[in-house]
Amino acid sequence: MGQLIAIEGADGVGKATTAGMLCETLNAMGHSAVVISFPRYGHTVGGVTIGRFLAGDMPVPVTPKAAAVLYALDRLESRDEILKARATHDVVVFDRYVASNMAYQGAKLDGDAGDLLAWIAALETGQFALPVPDLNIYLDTPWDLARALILQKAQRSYTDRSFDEHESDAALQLRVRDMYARIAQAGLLGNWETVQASADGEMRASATIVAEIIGHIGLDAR
Ligand SMILES: Nc1ncnc2c1ncn2[C@@H]1O[C@H](COP(=O)(O)OP(=O)(O)O)[C@@H](O)[C@H]1O
Ligand SMILES: Cc1cn([C@H]2C[C@H](O)[C@@H](COP(=O)(O)OP(=O)(O)O)O2)c(=O)[nH]c1=O
Repeated sequence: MGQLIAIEGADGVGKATTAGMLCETLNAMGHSAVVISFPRYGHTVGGVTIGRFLAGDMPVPVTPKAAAVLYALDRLESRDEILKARATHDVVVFDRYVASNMAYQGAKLDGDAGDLLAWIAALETGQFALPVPDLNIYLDTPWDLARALILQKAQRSYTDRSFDEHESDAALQLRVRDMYARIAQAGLLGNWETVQASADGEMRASATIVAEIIGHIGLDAR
């Protein structure tokens, strides 16, 4: 059974780029690896609905719990694919997973989010029986740098906008960072390692970031 590695972090910190290069590097080292990205915009009822509200094409869910259910639905619909990928690969790399739901919905709540974090974990890993990652990687970088990187992003499948509903909310982006730090510190949803995606106001090379992550996974070339 393969290892499950979740790449986590706020918007625009380089998760998709890092997840892709991590997968390529592991393959080159002789370990079969595959990336699964959440939300699965074009693939699931949850994913399509999420894309529409992030694009501003439909009302946003009225409460953080309601939003959490849609993201959890997307993963429930993807559960067989996750389990199959784990059975047929050495490593499954998630570009966002359950901790994204905890960090973003927790960041939308006024006051202490502890109960909501536990509720999301119980829904997804309990009721929906989604597997807990072997390792969560928190990719950290300041909001001003991430904001500039979001503007460089290629055209997205679900919106023509430069900033979606979450990305246009700078206060949310700052709270998301606090929430991730808290989740990682408490070790919610399994083991965590924090990796700095930038240094001295500039992004580190993707290859350097990936090498650090592979060190945390603990795999050598075959
Ligand atoms: N280490 C890096 N150095 C320079 N640019 C990067 C790096 N990682 C990602 N980028 C660029 O930043 C933008 C956002 O990256 P992306 O991987 O889509 O972030 P996320 O998935 O976290 O939203 C893209 O244009 C990407 O090419
Ligand atoms: C996977 C997931 C994402 N999100 C949020 C984080 C992002 O702001 C938003 C979209 O995800 P993201 O992968 O960042 O989309 P893209 O990089 O293509 O713009 O959804 C949750 O709130 N819960 C989740 O479970």
